[in-house]
Amino acid sequence: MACAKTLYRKLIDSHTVRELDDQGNVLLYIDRSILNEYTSPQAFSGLREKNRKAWRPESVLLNVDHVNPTRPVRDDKMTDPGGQLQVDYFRENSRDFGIELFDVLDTRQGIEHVVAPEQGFVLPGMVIAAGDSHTTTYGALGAFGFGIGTSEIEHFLATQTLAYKRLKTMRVKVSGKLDPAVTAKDIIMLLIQRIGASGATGFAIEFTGSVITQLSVEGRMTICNMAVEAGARGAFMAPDEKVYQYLQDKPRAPKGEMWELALQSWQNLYTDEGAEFDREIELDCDKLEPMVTWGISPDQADNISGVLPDPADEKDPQKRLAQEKALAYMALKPGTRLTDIPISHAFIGSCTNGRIEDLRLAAEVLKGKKITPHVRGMIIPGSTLVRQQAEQEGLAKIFIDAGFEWRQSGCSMCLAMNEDVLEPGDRCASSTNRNFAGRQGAGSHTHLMSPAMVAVAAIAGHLADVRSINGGEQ
Ligand SMILES: CC(C)[C@H](C(=O)O)[C@@H](O)C(=O)O
Ligand code: SF4
Repeated sequence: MACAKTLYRKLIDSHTVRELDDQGNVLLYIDRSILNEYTSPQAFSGLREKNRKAWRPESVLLNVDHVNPTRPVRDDKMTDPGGQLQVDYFRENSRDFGIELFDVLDTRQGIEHVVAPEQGFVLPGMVIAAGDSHTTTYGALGAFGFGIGTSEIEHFLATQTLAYKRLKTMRVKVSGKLDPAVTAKDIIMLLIQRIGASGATGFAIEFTGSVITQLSVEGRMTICNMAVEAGARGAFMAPDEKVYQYLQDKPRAPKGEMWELALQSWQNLYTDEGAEFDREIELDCDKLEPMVTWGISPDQADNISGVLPDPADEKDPQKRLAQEKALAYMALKPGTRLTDIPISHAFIGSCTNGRIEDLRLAAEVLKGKKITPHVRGMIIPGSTLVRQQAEQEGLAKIFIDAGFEWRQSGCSMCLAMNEDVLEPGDRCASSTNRNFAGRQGAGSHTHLMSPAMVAVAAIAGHLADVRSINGGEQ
């Protein structure tokens, strides 16, 4: 009898060209990739130097997202000369290697991890490797996505394969009854807080449980996307009816008979009964509140009703040091209530929370309200298509009326590689995924949270509980 397999092993084994040794190193076939202007240049230079072609150019998409401006009126010029060089070279690589490019003015452009699912470019059962750590997002569709470095991109482009070491497996079962104000972002923030920023290093996480089943596909993407902040090099969920429905009308999804065949082949994408995981975690969300980060690592997070920790109370010397460092950088005092932390900026966007459902949640909070005058609010849709849809649904008007800037798509202030940069001392409520020191600008302070929580902080002028808007108290 064949032995019970995890979904992870099914995905990896079905793409293993050859076992390289008995330590779990394999030559892995990669179905598809999406590359950005920032991490791909050296890979293409490497190919050029060796006079190599791309093996399957049609399996790759190029998409500009990291350095482009997000000014409300779009043009295709970068503000920074370095960024302009990267985009020019990207265009040249698209031409010379015959790879399709979603350039800045293309209506399909956006943040790669929003664009690829939206185009139906990622399908269940696929293995996707791309030059960005948040490639894990595609796990929400039952694909296995992981980030690779520049030399690996070159290897992939030339051969369609990668040398890969199989990961350990972790199953995270998410159960309980969610408070309506709690979102997918809060669930993944809870997991990261619980297991730590390197708690899943060396692991691929499979998320299961009733909460995951109930989440929308977009919510699942938020979870798989941010699992990388716990160190995971892969995060996924078994595909279900919701995934098939999500994909069915997407431009690049198979059609007609091919769709039927694809559906059949996806039926086997689940973990077999009795398959073993290296680690199992239960996450009960019954008492989960909206979460925010207070420090400079994504695991330095708490419920919004919490207070800042006092390092003096921390027994673990390493944690104590990390807390001291974080509080000093963040210019915060132990014991402060999280809701007493004032903000100067509010940012809604990124590949974690820049999809249409995220914007709808933010709009629900902002409808008929104004943000505090001293807060600069920016909304950066995850893709140009998301932007169009938000405009059609009337969300853009709600944002603009509330005092937010309604901008074009890109990574923007998630990592501040274009001109969307915070000044030293600025403090931002942000729907992004990384709060490292200086991430949004040297000397700036970032608090991660869900888009609805960013919206409510923008109205209040300080971190606030999204549940308080119904009760009136802020
Ligand atoms: C630029 C890129 C290498 C990086 C990543 O891989 O995640 C970026 O997208 C980020 O979010 O920090
Ligand atoms: S939006 Fe942020 S996290 Fe996502 S790819 Fe861009 S920089 Fe990285």
